[in-house]
This record gives sequence, C-alpha cells and structure tokens, in this order.
Amino acid sequence: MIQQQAGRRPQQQKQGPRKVIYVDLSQEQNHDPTPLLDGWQLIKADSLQMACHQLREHTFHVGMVRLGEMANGEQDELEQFFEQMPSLFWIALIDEPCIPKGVLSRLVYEYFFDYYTLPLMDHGHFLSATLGHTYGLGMLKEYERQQRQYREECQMVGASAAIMLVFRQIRKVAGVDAAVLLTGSSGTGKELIARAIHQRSRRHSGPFVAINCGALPNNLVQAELFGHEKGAFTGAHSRKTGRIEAAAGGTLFLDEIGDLPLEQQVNLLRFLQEETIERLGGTETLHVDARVIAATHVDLEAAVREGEFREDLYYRLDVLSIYVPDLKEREGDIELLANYFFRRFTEDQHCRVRGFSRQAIVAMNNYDWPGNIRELINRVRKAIVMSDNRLITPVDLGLEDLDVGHSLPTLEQVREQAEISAIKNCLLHSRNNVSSAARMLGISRVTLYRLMDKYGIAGASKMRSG
Ligand SMILES: Nc1ncnc2c1ncn2[C@@H]1O[C@H](COP(=O)(O)OP(=O)(O)OP(=O)(O)O)[C@@H](O)[C@H]1O
Repeated sequence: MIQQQAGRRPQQQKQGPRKVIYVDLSQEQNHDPTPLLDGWQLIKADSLQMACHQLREHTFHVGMVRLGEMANGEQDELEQFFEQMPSLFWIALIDEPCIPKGVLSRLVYEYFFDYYTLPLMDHGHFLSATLGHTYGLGMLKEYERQQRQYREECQMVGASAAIMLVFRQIRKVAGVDAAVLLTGSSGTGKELIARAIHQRSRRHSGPFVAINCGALPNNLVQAELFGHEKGAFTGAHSRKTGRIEAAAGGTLFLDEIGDLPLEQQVNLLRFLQEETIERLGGTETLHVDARVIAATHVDLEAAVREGEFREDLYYRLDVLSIYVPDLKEREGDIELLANYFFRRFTEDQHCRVRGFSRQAIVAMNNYDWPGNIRELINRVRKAIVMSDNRLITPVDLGLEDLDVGHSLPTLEQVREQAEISAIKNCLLHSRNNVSSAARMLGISRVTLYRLMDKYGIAGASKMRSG
C-alpha cells in the first residue's frame, strides 16, 4: 500500500516537491534526468565530496547515482558513502555498455533499489514513480531499523501504533530531567520502560535503583528508602544507605507508588521538593541528585480524591506521564511477542517444538490477557515445556476455548477490523498526517475523519492535516 502511494505523483502533496540528490559520477554530463522528474526537486552533485556537502545542507527523500566506468578504489569510496547513510535509498542510472561488467553488477545488486539504463527513452516517465517507490521502501526500512534499534537498546518488542506512541514518548521524556509517572495495568512493561528512559537519559552511566513500594512491610519502608544510622532502632547494627541515596547520579524507580504509606509520602515529597534526605536516626541532611520515575496500576487521581494519596505528591510525580497500554490494545503485538519469547526460550536448547499453530495464534489474539506480557511469557514458557506437538496448540497454552472454531468472526466484523487496521497503518506511516493518510487509503479527508470517529481512533483532533 505504501509503495503504491509512494509511487503517486508527488506534486499532489501540499508539502511541496520532495528532494532527490543526483550524484553524477560519469563525468559525461549528458542524459540530464531533470525534465523527467515531475514533482521532485533535483539537487546535483558532481562528486562524492560535493554529495556529502549537499547531504549536510538538505534533507533528501531519495538518491540517484549516475554510474560510469569505475576503478576499484572509487568503488570502495562509493560503498563507504552508502554505508554512512543507511536510511537513504538509491536508484542507479547506468550506460548500457557498463551493465554486463561484474564489478558494477555487484554494486547495483547490493546498494540500489532499482536501476535504469541510459538513454532512458520512453522508460523515462517511469522514473518519478520509481523514485516514489524507493522513498516508500526507504520509509519502511527506516521504521524497521528504528524498531530493531529499540529492541536492541531496551529489549522491547512491539510494532503496534499504541506501543510506537510509547516508544516516541520514551525518547522525548529521556531528554528531560523531570519526574515521570508511568500508568498502566500490571505486567504491561512499566519497569522495562523506566529502564529504557534511564538508559537513554544523560544519567545512563549512573545507577538505576528499583524499589517496589507495595512489597515492603510498613515499618521497613522508611529505612529502606532513606537508610538508617547505626542504633536507629533495635537491630540496626550498622549504618545502612537507603535506596534514594543509592540512586544518586542516576534514576530511582518507585514501583507501585500508590501503595506507599501516607506517612512516608510526606518524606518522599520533601525529597522531591528539596532534593535532600535524612537517614532514620540521623541528624545530617544529605543532598541527593536522583531522577524519580514512579509507576502505578491504580488510579492515583481516585486515590487522591479518597484521601489515600497526597495531592501535592501526585502533582510532583506527574510532571511527565506515559500511559502503557494493555496487551490487548496492541494490535499485532501478541504474535510478535509470542514469537520473540518462543525464540528466547528455545535458542539455547534443542527443542522439538517449532513454533505456534495457526489456531494458537488465533486463540492468543482472541484472549484478553489480564496479566498482560507477564502472563504471555508464562503461558509460552509453559507451553514449550509441556507440548507434545511440533506446533504449540491452544490447549498447550491453556486457551482451548478461544481457538478459531469457537469464535469465527462475522463478515461485518472482519470488514471493520480490516478498515481499522488500514486506517491505523496509514496514519502511522503518514506520521498522523490525515490528508496524506486519506490519499493512501483512496478516500476523502472528511470520510477518514468520519471513520476515525466511528472507530474511536484517538487523537484525530490533534493530527496534522497538511
Ligand atoms: N515490549 C516488551 N518487549 C519484551 N518484553 C517485555 C516488553 N514489555 C514487557 N516485557 C517483559 O514483560 C515482563 C513484565 O514487564 P514489567 O515487569 O516491566 O511490567 P510492569 O508493568 O512493571 O509490571 P508490574 O506493574 O506488575 O510491576 C518483564 O519480564 C518484561 O521484561
């Protein structure tokens, strides 16, 4: 769908022509493709050095290279040039006599999306469309590359629009040194997200200290968070550094913040306001520089209304907030995550089980996952061990009531699901530009707004319509 759209005449877009860099390495200066490029702004470079300069000055959507005869050294230089820009995609223009030469054919195969032989003659009018396709493919590859990068950096898997929004928010909040509140159900990945924010922040070389406020007995919370001096209470045989102090220079992750007893909330508030703490039984005031990320699965606003959570602390924690969606809200991610954990749990061992049956995938997609990703991990791990089959079945996953036979959707449901997923995909790929998403879908903007409203696809009012 993207490729077809990308191949459309770019001048239809209101953003103006897209830019293509044209690197002419042939020294011949003939066959200028400019007149053939309807809707594209062509910027020329006669050498790789000049191309590097142009690439620093402009943002290009796609690149074209005119290849001539080439010595080995020049070829290496060109390869290095391409390696520096993994997200720009290229088309080659080649003189017909050069085509059969082995060196060039490998280069074209490895680095170019497509090539045209010169003279272009009546193929010329396809060039604009090929540039569009190349750009479309480049966008997909870039999206894939970013995903891979996220996976590697944060060990986070996901491709749904809902989780991509979270990924973008992680990037944004990582660059700001303010408190973050993560809200979302249990097992959705809040701790992993807190770690990802820490890893991407300027504090990444400092410690990441996690504490589960719900798991500590009331009488220990203060000593655990703030530390204690020797003899502060019976059994305090030596001085102990608290978790807040241990997070100095890094990030303190307060999980289940809603469970923090009221009397400790005031101490935490003081730390957030003044960046100072006092150890239990101590008199010294210590300055501690730690960023706080808190997480909760309960509705803290409701807890504030009911007097169970201090309002002033709530506002101190909720400077930046990220909602982490339930697994069932992440369209397409269940299969992705299930396969990811399957590979992780089977890679180091000889395993007879080869993957998931189609019915197992359907059953997983039909299930609500109240325990979210943690539950998915447990079910997949158990199924790998217990399954007697080559492909994991719904029964192996404990989801036998949810396979395809029990819940065949109606045609109307299938149609609605297909519409929802096409709209979400196009909005994602057009970066929420409604006009361009409508064009991809082949419908008017008004119809797209109506459908978004009908299916409750969020954020319509905030979206760009350029
Ligand atoms: N996007 C993801 N990709 C891969 N693994 C994930 C992802 N999100 C969560 N996980 C894994 O799921 C499990 C649960 O995640 P995590 O502990 O971060 O959830 P949580 O929201 O903090 O849960 P709780 O509220 O119960 O503390 C962990 O093993 C985590 O590594």
